[in-house]
Amino acid sequence: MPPGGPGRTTPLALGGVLGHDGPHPPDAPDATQGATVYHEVAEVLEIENLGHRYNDHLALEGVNLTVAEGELVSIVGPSGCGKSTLLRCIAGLIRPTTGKVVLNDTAIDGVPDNMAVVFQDYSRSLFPWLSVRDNVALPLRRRGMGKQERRAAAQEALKSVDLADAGGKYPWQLSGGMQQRVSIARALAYRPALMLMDEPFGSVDAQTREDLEDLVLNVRGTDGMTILLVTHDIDESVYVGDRVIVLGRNPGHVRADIPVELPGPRDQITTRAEPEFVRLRAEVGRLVRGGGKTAGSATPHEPKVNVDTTS
Ligand SMILES: Nc1ncnc2c1ncn2[C@@H]1O[C@H](COP(=O)(O)OP(=O)(O)OP(=O)(O)O)[C@@H](O)[C@H]1O
Repeated sequence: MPPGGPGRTTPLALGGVLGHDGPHPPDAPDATQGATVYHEVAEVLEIENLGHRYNDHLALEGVNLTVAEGELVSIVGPSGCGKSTLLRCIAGLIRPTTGKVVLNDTAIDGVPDNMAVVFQDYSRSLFPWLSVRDNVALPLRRRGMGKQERRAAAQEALKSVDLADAGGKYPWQLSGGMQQRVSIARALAYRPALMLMDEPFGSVDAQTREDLEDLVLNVRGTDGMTILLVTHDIDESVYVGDRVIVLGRNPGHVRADIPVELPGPRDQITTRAEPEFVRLRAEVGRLVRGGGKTAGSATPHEPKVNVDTTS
């Protein structure tokens, strides 16, 4: 069954799906034994036949997508293909015109309680009049946690993003990259079923961007977080993703669902130099620019790429 298909089973050969960077299923057989072994995984997010129309403009049509527990799925696509619209539908900020979004077996209707969103614009998502610790702790009120418990959870999350000493500061006293780490800590502390990240590293410099990519990979590895990350950056989509979803446009739809098999732990220098990374980056780049898949590139040793050739 193809990755991304409804009710799918996931080939353990996908490594990264529940593999080196994320939690591993306890009964995972040895993938080196030869045959691909299929394993049932829990779907956290199921998007079924989703479409969205803005007045006379059809922005999305027939989007089907699933995200399994512990997966980090990247979404890329050309400008205007509907990435933000899809994210807003998943976050419950807009109601899709057709289809539905199911989170942990419940169709969402409005902003779900068990989801956290990290936006690109950290300066607008943090409250300047609250300390860093209080920013992180604030959403935990919705969890019904007491003050001490909220404070402890916030401190723990700040520690995991390497900001253990910054709790008493205010957001405006921190660099942009640090502020975005506070936003990530806030999402981590909340322990959502799904973390949505909308161009989370789009407003920081290149070095900080790489640091934040590694931070997300690390916290995902330790916390087993399920993450859906929208990015414009093709390299980034491959570097952080267990799968890359490429959207096509007019109207927005899923063009390809590409498993990423890279040896771990991932590293900015060695991973990006891997032949497989270079191949995947080229593949995703071609698809984003509207080209098809290179004939014959899916050998038995390469991950299967599910491409909608009609787009
Ligand atoms: N509120 C709106 N009203 C009407 N049309 C809209 C609205 N929001 C988005 N659109 C249109 O829907 C399509 C998808 O927009 P969307 O912002 O989701 O794409 P995107 O992939 O996130 O784009 P970008 O990468 O440039 O941010 C575009 O053609 C856009 O012009």
